[in-house]
Amino acid sequence: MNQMNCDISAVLFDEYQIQTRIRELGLEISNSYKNSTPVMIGILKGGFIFLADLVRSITIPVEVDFLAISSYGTKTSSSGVVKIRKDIDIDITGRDVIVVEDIVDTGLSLAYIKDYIWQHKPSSLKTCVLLDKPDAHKTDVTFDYIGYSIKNEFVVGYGLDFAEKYRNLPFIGILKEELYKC
Ligand SMILES: O=P(O)(O)OC[C@H]1O[C@H](OP(=O)(O)OP(=O)(O)O)[C@H](O)[C@@H]1O
Ligand code: HPA
Ligand SMILES: [Mg+2]
Repeated sequence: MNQMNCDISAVLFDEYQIQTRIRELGLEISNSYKNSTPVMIGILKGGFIFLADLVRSITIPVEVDFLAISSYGTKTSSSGVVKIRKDIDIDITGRDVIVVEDIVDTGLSLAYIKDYIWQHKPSSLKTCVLLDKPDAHKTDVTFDYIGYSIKNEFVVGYGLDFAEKYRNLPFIGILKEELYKC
């Protein structure tokens, strides 16, 4: 047991489960964009590992870009104020765009991102999220491809952090409550 593993109360999805689901999503996306080269926009920081694995499971040509936003800071609840920390570089006007996010919790981040991307006038916009917490939504945001629906628990690993830590865990686990509740 390493130090980070001791902070996890349960493993939700192990490496094998994550990769299996990503292969299915990759196949679905490859079949849906046969005559297009979509721009896949990973949302930093949390989406960096998911995007890296997802693009390697896609068999059509894609372009990759990143948008960095932040709303959680060092807390386990959204501040509700989304800030753009790094903009996209590719001109996405008239392009098919797929936004790739690690998690939809309140939905406030993804709602903001979708609005922001539409302002750049892409010809289409779809969203692919690895995890969704339907019971935590505070807005009726919709998305197109989803890895797993989960309960309203704070999860870490596979890109997801608490106060910037645990992103490098290869699995997705529930963080022990005593580590962030007082
Ligand atoms: O649905 P929401 O309640 O808005 O939460 C989801 C967002 O929060 C996290 O990002 P965060 O702001 O923590 O930045 P990070 O990706 O750099 O960790 C996560 O990566 C999503 O982008
Ligand atoms: O459950 C979560 N874990 C890590 N980051 C998050 N950002 C929103 N929800 C979460
Ligand atoms: Mg975070």
